[in-house]
Amino acid sequence: MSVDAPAQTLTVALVGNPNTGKSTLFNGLSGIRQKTGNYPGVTVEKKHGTFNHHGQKVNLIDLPGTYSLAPRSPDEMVTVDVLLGRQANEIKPNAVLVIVDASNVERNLYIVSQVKELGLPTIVALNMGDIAADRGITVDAAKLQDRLGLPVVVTQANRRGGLEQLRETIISLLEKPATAAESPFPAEFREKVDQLQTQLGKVSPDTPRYLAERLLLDTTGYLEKEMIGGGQDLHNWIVEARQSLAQQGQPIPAIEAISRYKWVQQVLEGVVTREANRRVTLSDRIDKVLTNRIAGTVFFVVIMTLMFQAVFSDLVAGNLMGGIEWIFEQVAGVVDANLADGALKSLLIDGVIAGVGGVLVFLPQICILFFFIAILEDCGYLARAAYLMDRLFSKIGLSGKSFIPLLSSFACAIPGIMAARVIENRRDRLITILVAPLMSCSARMPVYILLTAAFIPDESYLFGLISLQTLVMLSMYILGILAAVGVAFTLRKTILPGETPPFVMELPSYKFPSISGVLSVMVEKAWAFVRRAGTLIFAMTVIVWALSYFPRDEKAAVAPFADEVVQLNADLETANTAEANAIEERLSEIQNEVDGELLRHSFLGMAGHWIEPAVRPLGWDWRIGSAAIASFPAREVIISTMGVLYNLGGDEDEESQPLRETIKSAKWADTEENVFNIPVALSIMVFFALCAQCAATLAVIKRETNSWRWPIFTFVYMTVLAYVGALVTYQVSALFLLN
Ligand SMILES: Nc1nc2c(ncn2[C@@H]2O[C@H](COP(=O)(O)OP(=O)(O)OP(=O)(O)O)[C@@H](O)[C@H]2O)c(=O)[nH]1
Ligand SMILES: [Mg+2]
Repeated sequence: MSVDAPAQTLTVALVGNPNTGKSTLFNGLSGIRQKTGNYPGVTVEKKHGTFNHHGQKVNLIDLPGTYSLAPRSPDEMVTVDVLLGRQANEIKPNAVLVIVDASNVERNLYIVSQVKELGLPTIVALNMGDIAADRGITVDAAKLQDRLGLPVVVTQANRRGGLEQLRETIISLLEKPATAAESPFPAEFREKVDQLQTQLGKVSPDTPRYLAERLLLDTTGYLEKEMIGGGQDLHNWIVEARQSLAQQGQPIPAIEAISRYKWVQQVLEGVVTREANRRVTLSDRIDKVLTNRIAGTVFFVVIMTLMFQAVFSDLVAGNLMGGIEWIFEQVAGVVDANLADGALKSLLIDGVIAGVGGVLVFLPQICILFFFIAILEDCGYLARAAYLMDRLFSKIGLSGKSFIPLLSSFACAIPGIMAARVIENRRDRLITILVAPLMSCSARMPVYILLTAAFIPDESYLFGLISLQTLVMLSMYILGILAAVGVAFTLRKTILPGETPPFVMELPSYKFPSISGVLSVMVEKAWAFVRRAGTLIFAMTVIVWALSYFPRDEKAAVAPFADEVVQLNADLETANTAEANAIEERLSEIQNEVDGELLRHSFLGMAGHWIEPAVRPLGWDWRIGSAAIASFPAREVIISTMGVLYNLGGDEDEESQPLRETIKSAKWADTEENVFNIPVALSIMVFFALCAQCAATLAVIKRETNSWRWPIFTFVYMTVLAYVGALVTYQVSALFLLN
């Protein structure tokens, strides 16, 4: 009896130009939620998925978009490496799905011609036919299939159209062997490629023809260095071959473009029809306004203001936040009533609830922020904003290409820094990475909101349209942007000089954001926030609590009051109501003194007093200073730490109130004055707007730049900037607002 051979597995790579719907299609096929967005450069890392069809398992790899398989930037390199099976721990795909944007077939077929030469079974998904139709463009899919000699499936990824047929076609690849591709190159070039492949065979036997071509075409020597390592003989051979080709006519780099576009023209002959008069679409009309220098800028500012107003609104965010606070108060009440005084109770109430709870109350704001960001990403507006910003950016030595990475950094610097992979120029990319953490990320928002809500008066102007609190928040975001501009400019003029390349970015068509897409982005981000609060912030909170609870010498702390307490308790026996109240009050005062004393003698308290001179000029007491240091792993930790510290040393009866109330009443130990006022609040906000308190960001900078030098540089420059910024803010605002 024979044993069935294991079913052959298909591994299909999704390739194509940026923003053609690859990830949307990947999600539709695999049921995964890979990030999509209506602008080029959303996917910067490969992602795996699978689907099952009639019992056949198919692996999918979603790849970053690329215009060509001639790699120039790290994200394009990923695609080429995966296709050639050169990635460590990565299965070499045995089929390719090329996604083609029907509204721009000419340009999209360029990469199809390159993919064909890889010699892998290939399918073309003709996507975005709806957008093509809007523009009066029709593509004859059947004819295209004939001409290409590849299966062409019509899809509309965002509506899940054509997925079933696509699955069928993918499965059918199992039976069909790949057809050898006819080369678009002229005969003399093909001859050289053949010869080179023979030469290469000695170095690496399974070198695809494609790689031989690339080696001849790549005059920068990038591939030769990175991929082959064939020694001096091979190098000499390549140089000679190039020279002999160049003598026959075209300069080497042009050979490819000319040959491929000739091929594309032939393929498309009679396949694409256009309406005689190019239709002015709604997108075009909207763009007239939104990319206008003045109207567009006004619109941008209005959108941003609206977004922050919404984040800050009492109606939605405020009420939801109140609800969450109420829940934590109830939980604290239950714990308080049911546990005996001691370390465990303190850990739960002063540590976990005050700390983690203090961070979690910002969940509604996080949801609203990401709701807006998801809409902006999906409708296509971001690409317009990048276009607008290009003019501004070119003045400081960055191109519009830096805009999307920087904009993503408003949500979180980590994906922002990764998005910088789409920038080809090494120095541009580095500058973008170094200033990305200055964009106010969502981890700063809780800090801003807490301090704004507690200390900035709730006033509004322009008939209630703009509130002072929103303005203060907005100015923190603007501060980050201005700092980034200054730093980028300085880096350009000093350690990273260079020319800014001109910026070319396609403007995607506007589309109505998909509700389910927007909601799922929101849920995903909300969940990430909750998870972070439950893990990293929780762990930091427990550590901070332990450091500020131990060592605990209650006897020593109580000693100065011991006699008085005995006396007061004795008096209480015989006191009338009024006297009893006074005694109770005095007892609770003593309790606060003792708590304060215990905190001051805790590990953190002792360390805090040691650093107090350094933070005093910023208007901070040692508790704020300790909280700022403890928040090195993540900015939100300042909130949980302040929650712990001000709760541990705070008034007993105020324990279950929201943090913003607790800090309002916090007092300096020596003068009994309030610790917090507007200048202190502003100086903390400015510090957190500019500081590098995020270990994960620094780790990503290390990974992306492959060196410790840049994360260290980032940390140092941002910390200096933050300190100086906070110092100036406090001193100047104290001059105007205090006394
Ligand atoms: N109108 C229309 N929109 C589509 C279609 N397919 C995808 N989209 C939208 O096009 C945008 C881009 O989709 P993505 O899947 O992120 O594109 P991508 O090719 O992965 O882009 P990169 O990762 O940047 O290369 C998203 O807003 C999708 O919702 C389609 O057939 N018609
Ligand atoms: Mg993608």
